[in-house]
Amino acid sequence: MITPARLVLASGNAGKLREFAQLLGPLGCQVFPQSDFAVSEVEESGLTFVENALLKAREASRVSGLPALADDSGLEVDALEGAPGIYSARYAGEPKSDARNNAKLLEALAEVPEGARDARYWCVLVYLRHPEDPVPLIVQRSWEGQILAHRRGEGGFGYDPLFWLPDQGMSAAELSAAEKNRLSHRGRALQALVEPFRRVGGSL
Ligand SMILES: O=P(O)(O)OP(=O)(O)OP(=O)(O)OC[C@H]1O[C@@H](n2cnc3c(O)ncnc32)[C@H](O)[C@@H]1O
Ligand SMILES: [Mg+2]
Repeated sequence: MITPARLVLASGNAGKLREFAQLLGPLGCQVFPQSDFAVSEVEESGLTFVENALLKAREASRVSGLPALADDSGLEVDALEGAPGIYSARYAGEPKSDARNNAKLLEALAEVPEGARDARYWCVLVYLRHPEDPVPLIVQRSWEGQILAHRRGEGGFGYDPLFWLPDQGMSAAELSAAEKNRLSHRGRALQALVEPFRRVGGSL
C-alpha cells in the first residue's frame, strides 16, 4: 500500500483529470488539479512529449509547491507521417476542440483505405518531486489501434470515438472507463510509474 501523498496534476484537460482521479484514487494519494492553484497553461514548445510533459510538471510544481505529475500525450497516425503527434490537442487550431480535431482527422484520411489506417496513442508521464528535481521519473506507453471512417461511442474524450481496437471489437469511446484505464497508454503508463513505490511500500 502506497503512503498517502499530495500531488498536483499538471493538466487542464477534463478527460485526463477524470481518468487520473479513477487511477490514483485507490492509491491513497491526495490529488489536486492544477486549477486549484491557478496554474496557467504553459507554452508546449518542446519537440517531444517528454519535453512538453517536463515543462508542464515544472510549472505546476513551482506554482503549487507540491510534487507534480504531468501527462503529454497524442495520436500518431502512420498514413499521416506521425501527425497529429505532439500537436494533437490543437490539430484543428485554437481554441482546442475535440469535434474539430476529429473532423480534420477524418478529412485527412478520407482517401486512405481501411487496411492502411494504423495509429497509436502515446502517453508520457513525468513526475517531479519539486520544480528543480534533477531526476524526473519518466514513463511512456503506447496503445495500438486504427482510425475509423465514422465516429463510434460516447465515452472517453479526444480522438476516442475514432480509435478502433481490433481486439476489443469496439472504439475507445465504447469502452467502460475502467476498461479504458486498464488498456490505455495512460492507464498502463501510470501503473508502471507507481509500481516501484507500491512494491517497497514507499511514497510518491
Ligand atoms: O496539456 P494538458 O493541459 O494536459 O491538456 P491537453 O488536452 O492540451 O493535452 P496534451 O497537450 O497532452 O494533448 C493531448 C491530446 O491528445 C489527444 N489524446 C491524448 N490521450 C487521449 C486519450 O486517452 N483519448 C483521446 N484523445 C487523447 C487529445 O486530443 C488531447 O487533447
Ligand atoms: Mg496541452
